[in-house]
Amino acid sequence: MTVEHPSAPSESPRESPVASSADATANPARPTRTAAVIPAAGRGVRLGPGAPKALRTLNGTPMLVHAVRAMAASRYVSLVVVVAPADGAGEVKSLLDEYEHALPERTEFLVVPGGDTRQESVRLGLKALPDDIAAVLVHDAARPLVPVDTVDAVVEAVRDGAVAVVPALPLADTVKQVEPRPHGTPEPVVATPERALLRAVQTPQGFDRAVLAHAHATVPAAGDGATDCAGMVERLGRPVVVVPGHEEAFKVTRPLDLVLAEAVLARRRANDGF
Ligand SMILES: Nc1ccn([C@@H]2O[C@H](COP(=O)(O)OP(=O)(O)OP(=O)(O)O)[C@@H](O)[C@H]2O)c(=O)n1
Ligand SMILES: C[C@](O)(CO)[C@H](O)COP(=O)(O)O
Repeated sequence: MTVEHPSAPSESPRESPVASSADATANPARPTRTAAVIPAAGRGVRLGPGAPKALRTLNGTPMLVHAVRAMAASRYVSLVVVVAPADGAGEVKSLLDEYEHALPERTEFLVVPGGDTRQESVRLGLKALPDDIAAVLVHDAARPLVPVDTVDAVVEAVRDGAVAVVPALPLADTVKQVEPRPHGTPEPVVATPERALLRAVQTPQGFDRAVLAHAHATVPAAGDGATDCAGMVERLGRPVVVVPGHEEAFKVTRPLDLVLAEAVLARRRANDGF
């Protein structure tokens, strides 16, 4: 069952993400739970005309439902906050109620309206978190197929003391830094960064809640804009670590990605009846 606004935290059967039972005994007021914030308020311009991207279907199920299920599948996650298009929170809430049967029973869900940018949407999602949340995952609705092992690996790195964790993969392509020119005009190459030192970053990104909240309170929403939450934490001078990502955690951005996502689901169905 979803609610549109934060409620008093319910007792969670999920595993405590940060504090040990000894800590909890010493200080029962200490936050312990892990929440996932899913920014899902984007339009999906690069995907082309149609419904907002998070509501487009993969194998008949909205991408957002796949993403929510991926977060709720983690034994560490006891609350999922979905950040819906500003004018679509009611529709998203109804959608999650409709797919309740497909989501783990014991996960709590909230739906809040989003903003004009991903950064603003994440900030609004963070604002909705109850006090007992110690660790936060931020996960793109546009990465609906991330495997649960990747989600768990991110949470575990946060449990082990990292304040910011990103899943990432080495690059297959060589990358060039260019001097940008209008589309269609050849762009001069400025440098070729050493590929072995580069990683392509995915989500969910995991954070100590206080550190992420500080980043969102400090880094300006406009201007040179961070393209991910970890980049905002880096700007605070706090360390960010990388854990292995997964090729199925790719972002659905352009039409070809929909084809790939459907193919991944077909392979999962063939392999294990997912
Ligand atoms: N104002 C926004 C913009 C983006 N997002 C979310 O941030 C994630 C990553 O963004 P992206 O893939 O760029 O999605 P869109 O902004 O929808 O894509 P596009 O840039 O093609 O319009 C997506 O889950 C998207 O819904 C959001 O919550 N609020
Ligand atoms: C957060 C992210 O998915 C990490 O790769 C990415 O930066 C989002 O970028 P977008 O342009 O908002 O899709």
